[in-house]
Amino acid sequence: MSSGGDSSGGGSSSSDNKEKDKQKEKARVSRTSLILWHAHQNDAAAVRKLLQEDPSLVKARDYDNRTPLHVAALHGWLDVANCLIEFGADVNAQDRWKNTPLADAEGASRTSVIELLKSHGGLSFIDFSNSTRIGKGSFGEILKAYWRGTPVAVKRILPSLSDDRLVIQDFRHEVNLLVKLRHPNIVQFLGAVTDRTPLMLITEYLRGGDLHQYLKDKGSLSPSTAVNFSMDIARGMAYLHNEPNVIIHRDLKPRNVLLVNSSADHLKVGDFGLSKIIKVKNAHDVYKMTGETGSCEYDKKVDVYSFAMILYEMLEGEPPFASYEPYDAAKRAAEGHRPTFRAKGYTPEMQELTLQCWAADMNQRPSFIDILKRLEKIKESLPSDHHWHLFTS
Ligand SMILES: Nc1ncnc2c1ncn2[C@@H]1O[C@H](COP(=O)(O)OP(=O)(O)OP(=O)(O)O)[C@@H](O)[C@H]1O
Repeated sequence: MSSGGDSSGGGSSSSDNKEKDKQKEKARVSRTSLILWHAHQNDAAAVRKLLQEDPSLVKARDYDNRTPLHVAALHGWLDVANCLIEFGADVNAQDRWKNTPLADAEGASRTSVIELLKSHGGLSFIDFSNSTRIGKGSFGEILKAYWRGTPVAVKRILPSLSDDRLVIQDFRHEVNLLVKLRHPNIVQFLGAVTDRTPLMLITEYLRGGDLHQYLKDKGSLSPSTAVNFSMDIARGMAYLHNEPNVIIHRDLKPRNVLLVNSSADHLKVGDFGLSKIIKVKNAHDVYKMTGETGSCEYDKKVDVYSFAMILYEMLEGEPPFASYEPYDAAKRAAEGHRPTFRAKGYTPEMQELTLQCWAADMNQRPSFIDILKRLEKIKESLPSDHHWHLFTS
């Protein structure tokens, strides 16, 4: 509301307005330090009064990016912490050193505040103090952090993808499903921060890097390694596609297949279950240019197509349509073109399997259970890696 109560009598000019803005800003800055001060002094009544006047103060930050809740947590001021939470304080806000209020409370052994923060979804167990950024995807960034000494991967979802209340609701629902999944060939989901943005997903951390990087370093794989890798991927996918809670990946690609360790004898599928809750970007991607989706059965076949593209890349040592720009490559795939087999190691049985998995007619694409059976047969017929080298040299 503007002019009503102004008694200056001289009318409003732009310099008056500027002056008013300045005053307002000054008042806001002083209220910011005031709430931090009252939190520090354990004056819950004063904190409440300030928040009633201006609820946005709950987000106040000092020069170290600490919130009033950090201050209350560190000192163990239960009433102040309660009041701040009541006004919507972010229980997982991070200060300049990436500490959360709960991390502060734990560091200072403030038992009752620890309980309070935990009951509101507070996380301290993620120790961000030694965190490093390990990657950036279209959903956000990936950090390596620690959970009780064990390294974990934390995916921070871009706020622009999760600013909608419905998205967050779906996200929570989906996370509850993902946490229950357990299989040796899927990246283990550990938990999530779903009550504040940025939303975060926490999974086990895999030391071996991703398949994209691995193929970049190694080039084409021997048929027996490619078959072993394919079997790991197919096992993980068969588990995800299993009834009754079918999870369609929709973004299966070498970057989302992770190596457990550097000896490359165990792969896990990661990043599943997200496409349902977050818009999948990068539609210009040969791994997912499969056309229409619809029923669950059809959606499963979308993942089978992506699997074929990965199988091809493992044996050929380069992605399908590598000589095209990504957009044109994806366009060619969408138009029905398929890459040609060139590699010596691409046995006729593997070619046949690939052709079926990327068949334009989705009904011809096998399920992952069938793919596994086929791979087992192919594996039996292949010479071991050692012999293969003897053959080819
Ligand atoms: N659990 C994990 N353990 C170790 N490294 C990981 C883990 N998850 C992801 N990474 C690394 O971080 C990189 C980025 O991952 P992220 O899933 O954010 O992006 P992406 O898969 O490249 O892209 P998109 O988000 O479009 O799928 C991965 O390629 C991988 O190297």
